[in-house]
Amino acid sequence: MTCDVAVLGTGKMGEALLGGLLRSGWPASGLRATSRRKEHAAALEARHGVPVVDNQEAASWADVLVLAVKPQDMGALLAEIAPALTPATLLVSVAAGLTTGFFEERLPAGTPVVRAMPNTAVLVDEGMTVLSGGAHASPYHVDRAGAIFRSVGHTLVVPESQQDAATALSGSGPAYFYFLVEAMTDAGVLLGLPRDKAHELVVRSAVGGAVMLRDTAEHPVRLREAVTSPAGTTVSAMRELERHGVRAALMAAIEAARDRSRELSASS
Ligand SMILES: NC(=O)C1=CN([C@@H]2O[C@H](COP(=O)(O)OP(=O)(O)OC[C@H]3O[C@@H](n4cnc5c(N)ncnc54)[C@H](O)[C@@H]3O)[C@@H](O)[C@H]2O)C=CC1
Ligand SMILES: O=C(O)[C@@H]1CCC=N1
Repeated sequence: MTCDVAVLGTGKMGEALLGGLLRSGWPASGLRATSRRKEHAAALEARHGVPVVDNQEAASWADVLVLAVKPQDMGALLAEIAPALTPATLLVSVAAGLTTGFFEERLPAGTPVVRAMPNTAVLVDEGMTVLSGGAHASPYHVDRAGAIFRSVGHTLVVPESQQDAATALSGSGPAYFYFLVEAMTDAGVLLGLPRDKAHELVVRSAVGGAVMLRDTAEHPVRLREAVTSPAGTTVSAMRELERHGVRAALMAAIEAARDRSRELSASS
């Protein structure tokens, strides 16, 4: 299902989505991008072959607008594009925290809005995007938005009340794994391994573990038990992880991310 799509705001997430759409075979002629910075616009056009236009032109041209500016910049962007929208335009926001109500209050009555929360794994077509439709978005609109994100990974439709939690878990999720990789690599260095070798061992354990989780459909507890030999090494490590409250720390961290997502709507 292709249609004319414009990506407004081409920082890390906007450009990742643009690149992903092109990789999946979305025609460049069916895409537009916008950028606030002139030199970035020229580089973007050269990198992707997608016309970079201004926000108002993009808004009046596209069937679907993907809004990928920071939550704090969204109000100004909406004020700029609202007069250029046609009643059929679908708006898809990837901004953390901003509710569909935030958009509906600032846009012409009846504008369909879909709230989406992807993660940076869209760069390698393994993205996870959580979608919720606003008051004027039909299942067709949600599916149309979903087609964009399915071209770069997987999608899940959830009630909007679950979006802040999903943002904390999968929008920010890759960062937690990178943090873990960083910490484990430091542990390897502490134990005397050269950093490059430690890094390789940790990355391969992470990828191997992730593929096992995805492909065996086994519960993570069972997978962990299979690594944990009686009186062996793993159980000694597990005791330390529990003693240092790592499980509780992760819960508290993800709860803090959820709370920040809730705050963003109020403060933008
Ligand atoms: N980075 C990530 O992993 C994820 C980010 N998001 C969301 O994506 C949005 C963008 O985040 P990032 O890409 O990380 O930030 P970023 O700062 O890299 O990109 C934002 C871009 O928007 C541009 N911009 C701001 N106002 C504009 C305007 N009026 N017209 C055109 N361009 C404008 C900025 O120049 C910048 O290039 C945020 O709302 C964030 O919550 C969502 C999921 C994951
Ligand atoms: O940190 C952020 O606010 C964005 C949204 C989810 C991931 N990155």
